Amino acid sequence: MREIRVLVATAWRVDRRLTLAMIAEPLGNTLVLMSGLWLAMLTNGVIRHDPRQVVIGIAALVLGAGLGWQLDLSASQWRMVLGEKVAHAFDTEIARLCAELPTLDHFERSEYQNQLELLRQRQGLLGNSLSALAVTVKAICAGLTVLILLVVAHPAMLALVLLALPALLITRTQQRWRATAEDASALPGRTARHLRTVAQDRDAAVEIRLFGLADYVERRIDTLWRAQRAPIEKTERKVALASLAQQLLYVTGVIAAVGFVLHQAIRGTSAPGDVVLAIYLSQQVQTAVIWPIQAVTGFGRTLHTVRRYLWLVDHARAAAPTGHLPAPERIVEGIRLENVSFRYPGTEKWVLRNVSLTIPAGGALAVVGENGAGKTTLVKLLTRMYEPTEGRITVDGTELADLDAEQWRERLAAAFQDFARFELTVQHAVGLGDLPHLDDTAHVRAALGRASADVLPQEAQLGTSWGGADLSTGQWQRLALARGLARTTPLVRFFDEPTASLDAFTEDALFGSMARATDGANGMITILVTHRFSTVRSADLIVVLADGGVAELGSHRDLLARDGRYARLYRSQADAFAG
Ligand SMILES: Nc1ncnc2c1ncn2[C@@H]1O[C@H](COP(=O)(O)OP(=O)(O)OP(=O)(O)O)[C@@H](O)[C@H]1O
Repeated sequence: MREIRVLVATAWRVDRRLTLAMIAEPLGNTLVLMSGLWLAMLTNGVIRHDPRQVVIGIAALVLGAGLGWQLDLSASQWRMVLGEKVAHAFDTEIARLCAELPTLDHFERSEYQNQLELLRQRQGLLGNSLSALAVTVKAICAGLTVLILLVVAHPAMLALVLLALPALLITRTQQRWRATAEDASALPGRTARHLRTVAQDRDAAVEIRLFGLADYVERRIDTLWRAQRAPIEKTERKVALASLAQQLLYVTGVIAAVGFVLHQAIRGTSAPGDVVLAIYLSQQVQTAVIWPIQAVTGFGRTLHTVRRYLWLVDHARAAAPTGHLPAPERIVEGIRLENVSFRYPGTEKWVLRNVSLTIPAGGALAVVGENGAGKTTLVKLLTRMYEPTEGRITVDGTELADLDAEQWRERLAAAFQDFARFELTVQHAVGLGDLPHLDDTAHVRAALGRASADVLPQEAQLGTSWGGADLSTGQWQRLALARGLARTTPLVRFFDEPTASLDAFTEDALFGSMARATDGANGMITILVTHRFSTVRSADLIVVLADGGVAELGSHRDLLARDGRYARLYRSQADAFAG
């Protein structure tokens, strides 16, 4: 079974000695359970005046129970230590898998988000799943030992095993109820979490106050929380009732079995020791018959979580880009989009439809269009956050999908409107854009200079929560831009409205120089997405996207001469500035 293999292999990888030591726990427990046998021997020895039986009984009782108890106790502590180590290993692996998923599909699709949410909620359980495996083995050994002892006490007592059948059915049903409730609570749970994050989010704080959303958000979270709890609570009530029925059944069975052996002893067909053993076992059968079933089903529940983890592993594997050709060191001809169409995963709407265009090596392309025209989507396709649904993108004739995605991204530089705020030192927040130069102060200084972002000393800590400086949105954005400019010789540089928080003149000054700053050595292409036509003007080629397609394509001069959509937009902005 793949789930068990993964658990044991992870434990083995994390700590071999502790993994081996897990055997001590069922062994110790079995020795403790055997006490009933020695108790029966001792009772028979006393009644029959047999000193040998008495001595063996006492010695076995003291040694077996003492040693077994100690083994059981120590091993259960080792198991917990191992469980923590395994939990840490799984948590690290989940974080790694999520961070390394090559595309962004999992952020878009509701079913993936629900799976990830359940996985996050159950991460602790994943860590305990090894413990659950050890407990299951221990419970099964205990069950077998008690079965053997039942036969020794009186074979008829084996009838108690029949109690396992309804218990099995009941626990299985309970497990199914719980899984259904869990699935039903995933979506409201995730939505509530999202709203909680938004409620505490610094960026949302102003709008929440301005629009008077605090009460609404609180009520909504409360409603969602109830919606998340409702199926769970309803299920837990059903589970409790079923457990009660199962207990009643069990107690009735035990009373009948012990009564039967007592009756046999009164009639003289059983030894007195057997009655002692039967009474001892009556306390153990509860555990020995029901415990393994509960342990197996409980373990089944943790396997459910392991299965979600394996889903993530498989998803990461399936999502792994297929291309393995080395990414080029330079672009000689250019990048071509041939009839590229794209729909976001799980949606029906075509965001891009039959887009064809060529971006020549060394050129600067400006992408313009109204909100939602597909400009950012185009950038996402070129950075391989998504693959085209139809059509293809080629770099010097080689299909982008055939290139090694990681290598391709290593040759890109990018700055986005939705930038990350890395609360590190300025040096590192910018150096992350060119990891090999993370600590290279001269390199980062140059990047800061290119983005006109030298607002703070490089060693300054960012973020007030770390006792560091607080920056304005525009200053954060300049740092993000500097990060985007940290790689000095990428093949493609993307600027997707990275200066939305800067004024038009600053943007113009920055990009006017940048778009022209291609030295041609590696055929570097610059792709600029912006709504500001004063900046667009400096690009070699301008593409106007509309309704998912290319509405116009050409240089600033060509497009003005054509007097179409671009010319209208350009003039309206120019008039606005002039006015
Ligand atoms: N993750 C997503 N899942 C589904 N649809 C999306 C997703 N991201 C964007 N879209 C849709 O794709 C279309 C194009 O979005 P895109 O962000 O590319 O537009 P844009 O031209 O960059 O817009 P803007 O100028 O507002 O930044 C929009 O209709 C948007 O709703």
